[in-house]
Order: sequence, then structure tokens, then C-alpha cells
Amino acid sequence: MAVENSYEPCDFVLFGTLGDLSRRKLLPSLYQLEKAELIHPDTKIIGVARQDLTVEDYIAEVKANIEKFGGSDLCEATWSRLCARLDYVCVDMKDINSFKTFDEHVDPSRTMVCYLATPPAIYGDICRGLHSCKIIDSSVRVVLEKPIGHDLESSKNINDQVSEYFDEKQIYRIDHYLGKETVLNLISLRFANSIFATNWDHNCIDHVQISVAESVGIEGRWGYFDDAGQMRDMVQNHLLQILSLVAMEPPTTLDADSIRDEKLKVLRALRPINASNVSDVTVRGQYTSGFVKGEEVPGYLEEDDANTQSTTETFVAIKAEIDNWRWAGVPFYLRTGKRMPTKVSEVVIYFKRQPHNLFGASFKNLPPNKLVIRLQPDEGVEITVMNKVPGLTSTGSMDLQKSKLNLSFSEAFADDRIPDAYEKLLLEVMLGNQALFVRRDEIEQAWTWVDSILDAWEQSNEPPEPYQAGTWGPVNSIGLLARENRSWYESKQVKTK
Ligand SMILES: NC(=O)C1=CN([C@@H]2O[C@H](COP(=O)(O)OP(=O)(O)OC[C@H]3O[C@@H](n4cnc5c(N)ncnc54)[C@H](OP(=O)(O)O)[C@@H]3O)[C@@H](O)[C@H]2O)C=CC1
Ligand SMILES: O=C1O[C@H](COP(=O)(O)O)[C@@H](O)[C@H](O)[C@H]1O
Repeated sequence: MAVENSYEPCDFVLFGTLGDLSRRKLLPSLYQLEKAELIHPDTKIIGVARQDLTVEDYIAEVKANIEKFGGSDLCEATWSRLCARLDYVCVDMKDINSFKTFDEHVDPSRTMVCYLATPPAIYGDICRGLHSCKIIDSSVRVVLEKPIGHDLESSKNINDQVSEYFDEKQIYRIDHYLGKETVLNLISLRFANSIFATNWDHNCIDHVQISVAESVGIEGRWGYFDDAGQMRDMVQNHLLQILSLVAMEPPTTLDADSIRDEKLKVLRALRPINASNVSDVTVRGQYTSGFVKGEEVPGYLEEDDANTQSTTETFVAIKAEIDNWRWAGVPFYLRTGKRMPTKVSEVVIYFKRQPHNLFGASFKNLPPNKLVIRLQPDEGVEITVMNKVPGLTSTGSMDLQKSKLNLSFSEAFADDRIPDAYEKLLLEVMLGNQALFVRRDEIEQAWTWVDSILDAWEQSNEPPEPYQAGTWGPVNSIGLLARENRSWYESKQVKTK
């Protein structure tokens, strides 16, 4: 990716540093970047939260988090470098007066990165607080966590509040799927390989499937999740971003706006789903109790703090159509759900069948080629091809067998650790490269499409279809493809390393 700014020291300010995301993902990612010596030696990390802690208490908290969530034994040399960067400020972000001493902790002469790992409802308050310290200038970058808003209107409202103080060039909206190695690899796979670049349209592709299955439930986040549902939590952002990368036209360059312009065009071309077609092209489900990986798990309505009347969806399947020249008549089937049998994310491209069969009656239904892009957990790329079975036959006929060309990242790049998505994204913010962050117009276009589906579901008054935890979702999601003589790809992923 093109990097606009150089490697320079910054003040990295982590708002909400004691929250779940910071503890589980952001602080361990900063530690990994430190280990890889990718943070500028003079960069400072300043945690901000409303608990009254000393810097020593904060350092002890961070150390405990990294030991818990860092994934390996703490490297003392790395920790001592990271620890030397840490500072802490107690701020009630809703109270503008509480920002009074904030500016004593940062150096206005250098770049400041403000990562807002807080509820989006207080993004505006934080911006106002920073403004009150007179430290916002064009060198400040602000990172916003998802989901930005609950619908188009609230999203616009949050974006308006932030853009009162920051120009779009300073705003980095996170979608952590854009930091995953395999999601990034969609760009190289498509545009660095002529075999794909020239076969990537309605002439050659029959349909596309994008599945993001999770085995976890809602992980104690009932309050957040029940208000959001799988549509806002996963489809509005992660699945639509993957779809855009799969479907976009070649960008002119790899700079941020070239890529984002192309993704936006795809989002704009998504055929609207509304009350007239919602029941034909969408399925929503809610898990009931069952077994996941041999363990008994409660249903959604039996989770801690559950409202037993909730009709929030934990599963969504959609047949999406992109109304443009390249994708005319090629459905994109999207599927995502909680409490499915395993955690697996895949993009599967089904190519068209051969127009004519040379291989006789026993191969009447020559299967189409498939390109399987394994996003996680066993990252890799696989193509299924038909191959002659070696050997002689008494009739002289040719025996065919389905075979795989398989690139497994864990085998091909055995010495390389696959970095967590947040490591990549934190590094990109520090470098000042916006290519892997979502522009305001993309977010709003995605909301426009999603809001229309959510409205149609509400109007229909139909409750979500139950599915047992540990299964691949409601029966109707199978029907969504079956009635078009297709079926969901059955994942074979097993993490090998
Ligand atoms: N957790 C996750 O896995 C993911 C989270 N996100 C997003 O990241 C953001 C943070 O989520 P998460 O970490 O789960 O949320 P948490 O509620 O766990 O953490 C939020 C943090 O913000 C602090 N905070 C809230 N209000 C104030 C205030 N007025 N003044 C000072 N501090 C305040 C909280 O402090 P206190 O502890 O004192 O309440 C807490 O430290 C959200 O936007 C969420 O949607 C996105 C993807 C995944
Ligand atoms: O943003 C979110 O993503 C996670 C899934 O992320 P992954 O990297 O583990 O695939 C999801 O569980 C969570 O509900 C959602 O908020």
C-alpha cells in the first residue's frame, strides 16, 4: 500500500484504555509492534480512562493484560521498552472541564493519534474536549471504532460531530477485517494474477459466496449485541467490505482514495432490498440451545442478562445482486452467524460450468471450478480442478478426478507469524496511510442498503427463524440457494498450525 507519511514519532492516545477492546486487542497489538521494533523509538503511548489510577497502577494493568491476552510469554526486553513509553491520564470524557490537564501529557509539536476505543456516543464529547485544550491541528489523526451509528441517521450525526473538528483526511474509521492478511490478499490475488484478473466477471463466474461463521455466542455483550444484531454488527461493515473488495473494479493506484472510490461504486450498485423482495432474498435467524464443539451452550434468549422476548437476529443470509456491467446476473450470497459449528471465514468463487462435455456420460455433470479464499483460521487459497486419473483403462476412456491446488499460508510461509488485524491497522495509522480505513461515504452507503433491509424486516413482523446452536443456521438459509440449484460451500478448514 502506498504510504503518504513517513515513519515518525507520535503521541498515541488510547481513549477507553481500560475497556474490553483495548485490553484484549489494542494493547497486545501495541506490544507485538514493539516486539517487531515497528514503533518509532520516541513514540509515547498515553492511556485515557475515567478511573483514578497512578501511572504505576496503569503500567501494572497493561502488563497484566499483555500477559493474559498477548498469546505468548512476556518478553522482558520488549516489555521494558513498551513500559517506558506509557503514561496515563484520568479524564471523564463527557466532562469538558476534565480535559484541563490533558495537554500536559502530549507534545503539540508532533503528530498525535487519538484512538477512540469508547462507545461511539461519546466520540463528539471527546472531540470537544480535545478542542478545548487547543491541541487540534492538521497533524492530529482520530481513529473511530465501529459500529459508527445504529442506522444512517445516527451514523451521519456521529460523523458530523467528529468532522466539526477533523477533516476527512484525519479520520481513520476502523473495520478490523481490512487489517486481516487474507482480506488484504484479495487485492493482490485479483490484481497481481492475470488468470484471475481476466476471468473475474459474469462471463466466467456463476456466483460468489461469502461466509463469516462464528462459534462464539455474544460473549457477555448482551447490552451491545441485542441493540445491534448480526446485521449491524457484522454485515454492515465486515461482510460489505469483503464484498466490495471482491467486486470492485481495478483501482487506478493503491492509494487510499483510489481503492475507496472503487469500493463505494460497488456499494452504490447493490440492488436495494425492501418490503417487496425481503422474504425472497434474506433469511434471519436466532440460535437456540445446542452443542458447539461438544459443549452444551444456552440459546440466545437464555444468555446472561437476556430479554427473553428479544427478536434480535444472530444469523443473517442474503442473496445480494450488484447491478453493474461486470456482475449482471451473478448473485453474491452472504452468510454470517453466531454459535455456528466452527469459526470460519471464506470467500468462494464458483466459476461457470464448461459449455460442452467431452468426457462422456460418466462425467455428465462436470463440476465447476471453485476458488476458495480461506480468510481464517487456516489462511490460504485453494482451486479445485478436474484432473485425469493417471493410468490405463481397458476401454481407453479417461477417468477424471476432482483435485485441489492448495496454498496454505501456514505451510508456504512457515517462518512468518501472521499478525493480528489490529497490529496492521495500528501501524498504518501511525504511518498516516488511510487505505485500510473506511471513508464516510462508504459507511453511509452501507447503512443505506442495510437500513432498507432492517426496515423491511420490521414491517414484516416475522420473528427470526430459530436454529440450533452448533448448526449452520436456519433451514431457510439452505433453501435460499437450493431453490436456485446451488448449495453453501461446506468448509473443510482445520487450523493446521
Ligand atoms: N470489544 C470488542 O470486541 C469490540 C469493540 N468494538 C468497539 O470498540 C469500542 C469500545 O468497545 P469496548 O472496549 O467493548 O467497550 P467497553 O465498554 O469495554 O470500554 C469502553 C471504555 O470507554 C470508557 N468510557 C466510557 N464512557 C466514558 C467516559 N464518559 N469517560 C471516560 N471513559 C469512558 C470505559 O470506561 P469505564 O470502564 O470506566 O466504563 C471503558 O474503558 C466500541 O465502539 C465498540 O463498539 C468494536 C469491535 C469489537
Ligand atoms: O467486529 C466484530 O467482530 C467479531 C469477529 O471478529 P473476528 O476477527 O474474530 O472474526 C465479532 O465476534 C464481534 O461480534 C463483532 O463486533
